[in-house]
Amino acid sequence: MIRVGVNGYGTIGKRVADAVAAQADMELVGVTKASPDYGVEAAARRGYDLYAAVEDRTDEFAAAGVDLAGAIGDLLDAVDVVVDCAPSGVGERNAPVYEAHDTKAVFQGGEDAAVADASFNARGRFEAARGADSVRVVSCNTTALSRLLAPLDETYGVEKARVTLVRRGGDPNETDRGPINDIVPDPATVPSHHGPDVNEILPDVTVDTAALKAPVTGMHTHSVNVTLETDPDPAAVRDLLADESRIFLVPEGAGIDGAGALKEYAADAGRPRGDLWENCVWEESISVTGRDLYLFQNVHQEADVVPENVDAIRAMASDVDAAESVARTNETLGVGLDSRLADGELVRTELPADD
Ligand SMILES: NC(=O)C1=CN([C@@H]2O[C@H](COP(=O)(O)OP(=O)(O)OC[C@H]3O[C@@H](n4cnc5c(N)ncnc54)[C@H](O)[C@@H]3O)[C@@H](O)[C@H]2O)C=CC1
Ligand SMILES: O=C(OP(=O)(O)O)[C@H](O)COP(=O)(O)O
Repeated sequence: MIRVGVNGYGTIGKRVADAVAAQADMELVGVTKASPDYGVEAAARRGYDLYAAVEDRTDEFAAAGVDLAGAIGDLLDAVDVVVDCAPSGVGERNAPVYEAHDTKAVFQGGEDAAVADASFNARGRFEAARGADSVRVVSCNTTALSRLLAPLDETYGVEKARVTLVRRGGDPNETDRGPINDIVPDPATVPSHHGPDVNEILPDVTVDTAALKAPVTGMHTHSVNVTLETDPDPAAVRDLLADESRIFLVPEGAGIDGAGALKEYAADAGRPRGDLWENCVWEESISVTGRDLYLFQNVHQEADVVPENVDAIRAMASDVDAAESVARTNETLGVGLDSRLADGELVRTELPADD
């Protein structure tokens, strides 16, 4: 049993906590909060022990009437692995604390690659994390690009990938983020951090990335062009991507025309928080001109890194191999949307006839 703590119960942390709690080979020992806001209630409702993320802030929790199991040091002493889900840059400041407690740590993609021994994606780089003291799960966009480019490179060889990323301005609960009335190059220089970050996972793939921010909160959208080393057949590319367990081909003809419909589809499918853990590749966008492949994919920024965090924990703290870990994570979370609609096999439920 791998004992796990989550430091930072925010957008990513609360999802990672639920995913860890669902694993038969992991025990969620507890989660931390930096302050006693509404997230405390969500943790309590799920029965998670709560710890103060900052040692000298326990009085704030007492004043708010919130019971704590301890502070971050107590949690670190009780776990094998801590998953740092603190805001970007704070993870780097937390790193020496984890080292002092001799606790393995998983960091998130808001940190620089140098924060950890290895960058992680289950599809492209599972074994690099084997037994490591620290790993960094790459950012949501980088995770999605790695999942897409790994099978393309293995099957056809990637001569060069060019990706334009239209990033969401902020998460739905981030009222202070923007832009609210513009589409802004972010950064205005090329490459954005995503290309070099993909190379932390797939060092031999040539990829240029350019990024913008748009006034939306639901998902990121990628416009992808990959020049392959051998001629691809669009149907074969479709089958290749359909076989990837963490890629969902958005069925042509389903009427799912954007992030709003995708999120509703996920919610209708019973996904917790309407989460989409998979890359969402628009099936009809898969096009080929010579050796150039084009497609669009959407990425649910709050969700796609969650299964990767679970696999990163296994890579660091067990001898389970990549295929087995991915299978266990997918099975327990329910990763892999059913696209029977695409094959015309949707089972219709008979509605009772009106009297
Ligand atoms: N939100 C997103 O779309 C994605 C975020 N990430 C990365 O995940 C990390 C976390 O991001 P979010 O969950 O969005 O942030 P968030 O702001 O939603 O949550 C961060 C949590 O950490 C807490 N915290 C503050 N100071 C802390 C400290 N010193 N120690 C521990 N916890 C502390 C905050 O109170 C908050 O609950 C960042 O590195 C980010 O770049 C990665 C993929 C997607
Ligand atoms: O990891 C993310 O995006 P990124 O891959 O563009 O860095 C998350 O969506 C967080 O990005 P943010 O730094 O805009 O909050």
